Amino acid sequence: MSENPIQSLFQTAQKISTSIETHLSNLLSHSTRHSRPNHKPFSSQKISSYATPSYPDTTSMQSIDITHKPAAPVTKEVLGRATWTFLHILAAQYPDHPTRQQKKDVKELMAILSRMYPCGECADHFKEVLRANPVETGSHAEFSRWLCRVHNVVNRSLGKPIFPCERVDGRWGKVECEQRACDVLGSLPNFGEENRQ
Ligand SMILES: Cc1cc2nc3c(=O)[nH]c(=O)nc-3n(C[C@H](O)[C@H](O)[C@H](O)COP(=O)(O)OP(=O)(O)OC[C@H]3O[C@@H](n4cnc5c(N)ncnc54)[C@H](O)[C@@H]3O)c2cc1C
Repeated sequence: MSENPIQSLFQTAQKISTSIETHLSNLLSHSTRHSRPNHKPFSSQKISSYATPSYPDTTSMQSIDITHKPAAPVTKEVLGRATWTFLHILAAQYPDHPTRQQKKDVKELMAILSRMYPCGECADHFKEVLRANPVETGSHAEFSRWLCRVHNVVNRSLGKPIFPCERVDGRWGKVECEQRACDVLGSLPNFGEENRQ
């Protein structure tokens, strides 16, 4: 299986977004029936946006019109924090004994990031960082330490503090999920044995 990891990510995000939209739509039509007779359909409602850098509280839930105006631009900082969060959590869940496919996926993901990261100067810088620090995918410990080191390379170039990489497992945990539903595919016992190096 050599599915593009970014493509899978987008597909998952799309499913989640559709599901949220359905739930919100149900919720809104429910509240229309019970409390707000003049309530407009979901498509013309104002709802809060996760893309807003200041993360408005729930009291401003009705303040942003998503139907008529483009969303506010996202800053490099917000994008960077979100991306590092995604990458460090991915590393936290990266298996101790990854399959060949998982190693390949992680390398491809980093290469794709260095080409498609939606901040041109950051992507160019990250290409150089990757050239000087080839991705280390041998195990959870190897990959999470590597990621910490390259994050520190970016930190250094921006004049930010250096993070102590021996504490990376304490800073970034796995996603909280019941019944191992968030395990990285292939990390379950006996799954992907044939791919193992
Ligand atoms: C691939 C990539 C390249 C980037 N390149 C640029 C660039 O060229 N120019 C630019 O202006 N911005 C760039 N950014 C954004 C930049 O790195 C920061 O994300 C942004 O400036 C916000 O910084 P921050 O201080 O909130 O913390 P971030 O650097 O976003 O870190 C988020 C959190 O991660 C933790 N952390 C910090 N360092 C480490 C580490 N080494 N290991 C583990 N955890 C750590 C800290 O708790 C921190 O609060 C890039 C981001 C990414 C993902």
